[in-house]
Amino acid sequence: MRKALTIAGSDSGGGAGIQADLKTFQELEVYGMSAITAITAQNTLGVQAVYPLSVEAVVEQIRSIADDIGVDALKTGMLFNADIIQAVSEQIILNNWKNIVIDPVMIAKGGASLLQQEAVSALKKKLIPLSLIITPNIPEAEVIIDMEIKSIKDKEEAAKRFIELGVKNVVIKGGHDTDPLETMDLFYDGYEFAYLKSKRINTENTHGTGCTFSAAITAELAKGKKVYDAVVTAKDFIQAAIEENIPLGNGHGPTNHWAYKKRSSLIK
Ligand SMILES: Nc1ncnc2c1ncn2[C@@H]1O[C@H](COP(=O)(O)OP(=O)(O)O)[C@@H](O)[C@H]1O
Ligand SMILES: Cc1ncc(COP(=O)(O)O)c(N)n1
Repeated sequence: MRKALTIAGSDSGGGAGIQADLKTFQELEVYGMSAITAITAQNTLGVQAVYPLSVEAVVEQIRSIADDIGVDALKTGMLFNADIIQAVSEQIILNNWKNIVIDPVMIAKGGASLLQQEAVSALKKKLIPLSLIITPNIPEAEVIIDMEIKSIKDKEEAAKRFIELGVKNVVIKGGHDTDPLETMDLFYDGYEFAYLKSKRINTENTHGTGCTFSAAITAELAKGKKVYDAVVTAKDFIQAAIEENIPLGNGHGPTNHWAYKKRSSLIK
């Protein structure tokens, strides 16, 4: 059994964070484990409260998993502060883990901050150089790389600058693109660009899309897929999950984690 770990925040509403990650791992048939960094009181309307855990609590969860079960791939989501980023980076080095996916979560769709501003520098210096792939959305890429992204050329330039920070691959996601008909995720491995395009789905129910996408990449890496192939599967997974999104609550509802597997079983 292949094993995937998520180091992220808990979303009580179940659409993003740890909950989205574990649902995605399950659907892609890897064994899911978690180390929680913060508990959020959250629903489809937004984040009502954030309770970060101590560095010790985060490290102990990771240690328990490392000492007994092991990890084939891991992702990080909401890390909240520089101390947690530092501790997670140390655990990655200590355990010699290589399949590291960074979703640099900063701001929830409702506007709540999920990463303290001063932690961006720790992310750049400590964690990004250890990772196999990073999956920023456009606003996150703009903050980390410190440039405006308005065009495909800008996305390509930002992707190059990510590689200069020491990460091996990058996907700059297209959910925040202005094109009303299409989303384009730009993949770059330091050598070649790949443009992953899909039909833009006209919906408000996109809570947890970034979490789900990066969790799907992590699951596929845990199963031994190559990075680019893992990203292609993740793009199909998130497209299906948004197309069959679940209109729950009164705000941004969640995506549908069953959709991808349901479709594959129909195709067989
Ligand atoms: N309306 C949409 N239609 C189709 N795909 C989307 C839509 N919104 C986001 N996606 C896809 O979902 C994934 C997450 O993207 P994005 O929304 O940019 O991330 P985040 O949740 O981190 O802001 C990407 O693969 C993106 O292309
Ligand atoms: C605990 C937690 N982690 C991450 C997100 C970001 O969600 P999204 O994937 O929609 O950007 C969130 N809203 N809550």
